[in-house]
Amino acid sequence: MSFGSRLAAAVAARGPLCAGIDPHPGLLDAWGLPRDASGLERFALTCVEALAGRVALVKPQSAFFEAHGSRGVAVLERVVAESRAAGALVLLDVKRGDIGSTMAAYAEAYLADGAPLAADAVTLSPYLGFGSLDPALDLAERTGRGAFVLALTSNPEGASVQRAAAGGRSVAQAVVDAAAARNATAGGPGSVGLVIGATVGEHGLDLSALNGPILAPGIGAQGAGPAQLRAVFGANLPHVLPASSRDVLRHGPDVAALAAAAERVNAELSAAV
Ligand SMILES: O=c1ccn([C@@H]2O[C@H](COP(=O)(O)O)[C@@H](O)[C@H]2O)c(=O)[nH]1
Repeated sequence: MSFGSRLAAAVAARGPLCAGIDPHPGLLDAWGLPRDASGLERFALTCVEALAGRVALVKPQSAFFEAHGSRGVAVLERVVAESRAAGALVLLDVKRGDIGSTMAAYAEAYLADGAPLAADAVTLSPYLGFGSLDPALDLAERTGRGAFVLALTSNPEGASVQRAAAGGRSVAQAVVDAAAARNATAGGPGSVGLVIGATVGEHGLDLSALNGPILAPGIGAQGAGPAQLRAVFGANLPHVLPASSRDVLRHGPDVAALAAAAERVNAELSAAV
């Protein structure tokens, strides 16, 4: 079954929230955990226990694991495996993008059957050219996995590149169009998604041909909520996966409180999309 179809079924069953697992040093402090690999492990596995049996999609942020070296990456491997075992799809937020031959190695790392860090989907950066992502998009298609490609990111700095004009359309629209072309032959929900921040305001993007999911980070800590989702995505709301990390995670370390926060946010966002 394709990632697009698996994702649609998961969202129908569990709601649209994509719960971020971002072990920020400040959150480790707030949870009373040491800023080391043992604190990271306690934090991340608590998140898995509270979230992975409840939400459709969890999104571990690789940077916070990599910061702890090989022990952090080992924790990330457990987070991926245990989240999947608990029924969540895993979107590994690695934002990879490189020349095609190196991209093939990244694809093997995250999208090949049996790879230690194989997730259901990854985030990719198209700023070496959308075509440079082909090795990852091809392997994802062959293995029933997916990708979310950065189009219009939630940070204010992204606009200077992503809203720039590129041959009669914006750079972001060119990314949208390339993703739509990839999904055109999917025969169901496409597996090539986009990242468009819930914070971006007026964007002018034509998303009508996308036939794929849209990850919308920026909920909570970056200031966006249901009103911004409605304003930014309009008719495309049914395809939107609002993503929130810190705003949910601040309710830990109590598993029940963390789970309740995720359920509350998920219910609010379900009503919005
Ligand atoms: O445009 C983007 C793409 C990715 N992110 C990532 O999402 C989370 C956001 O965390 P919050 O605590 O909910 O702000 C984080 O991992 C980012 O790297 C994004 O924010 N914007």
